[in-house]
Amino acid sequence: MQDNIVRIEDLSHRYSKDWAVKDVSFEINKKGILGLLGSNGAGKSTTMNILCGVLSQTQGKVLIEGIDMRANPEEAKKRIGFLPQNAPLYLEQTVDEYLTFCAHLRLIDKRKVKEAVDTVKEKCGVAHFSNRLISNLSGGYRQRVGIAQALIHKPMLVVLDEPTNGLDPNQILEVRNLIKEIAADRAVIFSSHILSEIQATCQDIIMIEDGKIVFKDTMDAFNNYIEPDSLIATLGNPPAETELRAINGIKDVEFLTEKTIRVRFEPAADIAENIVELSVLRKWRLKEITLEKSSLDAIFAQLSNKKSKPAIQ
Ligand SMILES: Nc1ncnc2c1ncn2[C@@H]1O[C@H](COP(=O)(O)OP(=O)(O)OP(=O)(O)O)[C@@H](O)[C@H]1O
Repeated sequence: MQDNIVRIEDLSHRYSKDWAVKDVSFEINKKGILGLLGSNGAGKSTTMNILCGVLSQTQGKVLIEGIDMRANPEEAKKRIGFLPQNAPLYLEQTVDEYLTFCAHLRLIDKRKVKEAVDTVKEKCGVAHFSNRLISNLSGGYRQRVGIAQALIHKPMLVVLDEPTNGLDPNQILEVRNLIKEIAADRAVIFSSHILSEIQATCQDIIMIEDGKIVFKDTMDAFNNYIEPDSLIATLGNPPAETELRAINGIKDVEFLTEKTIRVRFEPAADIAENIVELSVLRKWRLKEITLEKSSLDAIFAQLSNKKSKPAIQ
């Protein structure tokens, strides 16, 4: 039995003359959450739009349960629920009217429409807003309605393009939990340009930059792969900047306050250990030291200097 629901093979897409996506291949497992991480313009939306059959690729193949999206889009699309980057909501409709409309679009049997609408409202926590106009919902609840429309026909795969974008921290947590719940019995792929979003939610990660995959593996492998390249230390009796800069492997020193410094270093260097030892020897009175995870830019730089990792198996 196949354990993946999607196979994307050598996908490339060109808008006029520039390639937005180039030779992208990956699989999506039948269960769990796959995160698609990339900075703005990396090619996330293009990949998702092609995956969902709303954009036709220049080259390559998308197979949903073995069904070719280009050759048989109706069958392939039945298996997918999609929340595009801008949720396709009709603000002048109530939640009930909108979801009922979506259920009809998905050709759900007329006798089962109410049940389908009630189920997704319950699942997405919007049942108490059934008769409210979508225009009167907060951003977080609008996003929940957007996710509800993606679930209405019980798809095996749900594709969410930047679902937490523009939400406040509480709403982000709520939407994250909802995504985890809906992934309990189906596959979910969601995109974000925020690393912590993907780290908090996904088991697997694909990182895309300039239309190319620069990393794909499990989230654990990613976290192990990314080496910290800076630390913050608080010292009761900090040395002069020149003394710190003289330590082998340190690239840069920045005083954040009188007693707190950020030290940037070469990825392989054992700087934290050195600072702890030197602090004892030279009486710097180290109070706290924390390694910082690399920024997305630093990670892209690290990854582009290393070879692309093997595919998720
Ligand atoms: N309709 C279009 N016509 C021309 N170029 C486009 C079009 N849509 C996207 N692009 C370009 O293709 C590249 C990839 O864009 P895409 O929207 O897929 O990236 P993204 O990772 O989703 O970024 P964002 O998070 O900013 O939406 C970008 O350089 C973008 O400017």
